[in-house]
Amino acid sequence: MDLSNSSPVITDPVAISQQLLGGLPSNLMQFSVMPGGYSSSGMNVGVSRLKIEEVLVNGLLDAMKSSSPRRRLNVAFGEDNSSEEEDPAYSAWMAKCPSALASFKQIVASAQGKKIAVFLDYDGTLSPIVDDPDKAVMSPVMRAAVRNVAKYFPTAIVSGRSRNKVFEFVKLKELYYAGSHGMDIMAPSANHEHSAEKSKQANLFQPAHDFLPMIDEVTKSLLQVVSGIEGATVENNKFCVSVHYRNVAEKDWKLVARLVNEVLEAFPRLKVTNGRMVLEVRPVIDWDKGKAVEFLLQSLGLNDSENVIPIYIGDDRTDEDAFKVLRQRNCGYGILVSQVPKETEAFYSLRDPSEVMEFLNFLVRWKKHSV
Ligand SMILES: O=P(O)(O)OC[C@H]1O[C@H](O[C@H]2O[C@H](CO)[C@@H](O)[C@H](O)[C@H]2O)[C@H](O)[C@@H](O)[C@@H]1O
Repeated sequence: MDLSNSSPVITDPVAISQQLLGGLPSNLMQFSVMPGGYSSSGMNVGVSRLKIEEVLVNGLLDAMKSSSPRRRLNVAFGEDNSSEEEDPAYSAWMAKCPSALASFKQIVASAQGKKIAVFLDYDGTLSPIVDDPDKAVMSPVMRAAVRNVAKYFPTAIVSGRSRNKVFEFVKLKELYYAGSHGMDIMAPSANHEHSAEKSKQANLFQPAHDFLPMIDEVTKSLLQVVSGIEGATVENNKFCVSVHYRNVAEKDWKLVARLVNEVLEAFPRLKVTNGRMVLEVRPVIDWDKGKAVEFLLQSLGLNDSENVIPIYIGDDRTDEDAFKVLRQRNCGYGILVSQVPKETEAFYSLRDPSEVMEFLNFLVRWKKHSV
């Protein structure tokens, strides 16, 4: 990994997180953030919970769109690649959010003489969406692409999965990992390239550490309530929990939402958001993938927006927090992975993981030829 001009060791995570979280006392910041029913932005937890059915409906809409006929699937990932005429809505969207492959020249022209940092979501970005979350493996060619990228650019995986789980899939020690939607950040060991303790990694920042017992408790309750619903599964992601309804009959989707809602009545410090056919239960703290990206950039000495181009690639609503951060900083590019038009804060788009891989390979080739 190219870490010249930046330190691979995050030296003062507490100070950085304190700044990102708005100057709370450092003793509060070290491991717990905003205990209580309110986020630091003052959002009332109850309000977001009441919206759970609306949230589910939005999730359903996503699901319906993703399975619509205009979807272009990919041969490299074992799917049909029959070329279809683009529909006008998709073309209009592509004009607003152009392909990062077609725009590659512009992207690298703006990065000339600057340092690129790469942030990658996992599910739907590095691995295709599959029915069984335990089988969302990364292909060897994708792993090779990510490994190559990390040789030239500081590279981080930012996932909703637990850090351990996503590491099991990615299996690359030279990367930074932000699991549980950025609530569990870890860097490679300071001396990972030379040390005998090559595999040792250092814990960096866990802003929701105090929520661990609560997450275990809510996982048990969720497992219990959905046990009667065929196809519903619960995945403990350490600092957050996923309730999957991808394999649940459509008639039962609202029941899943209602049961999750009922369980959360007893947990006012937890909130729910929706992803791709999944309800995600997590602590009410002012921390998300966007904050994790800011934290990593600052920690790695890559906070100079004049000279650093962060590129964040992701497919999910939770990735929008990171896209937004890059847009607000007016630095770098969010790239949304989607086969359908979506409202997004991203600047560019890629259709699927195979295009993500192509983009990563382009970056490596460009870097090799430009040094
Ligand atoms: O931030 P991410 O890395 O994208 O993680 C978000 C969720 O991804 C996983 O669920 C999604 O992918 C599964 C496998 O393809 C799919 O079965 C599921 O329907 C998707 O929602 C993961 O299992 C969740 O825990 C993450 O929250």
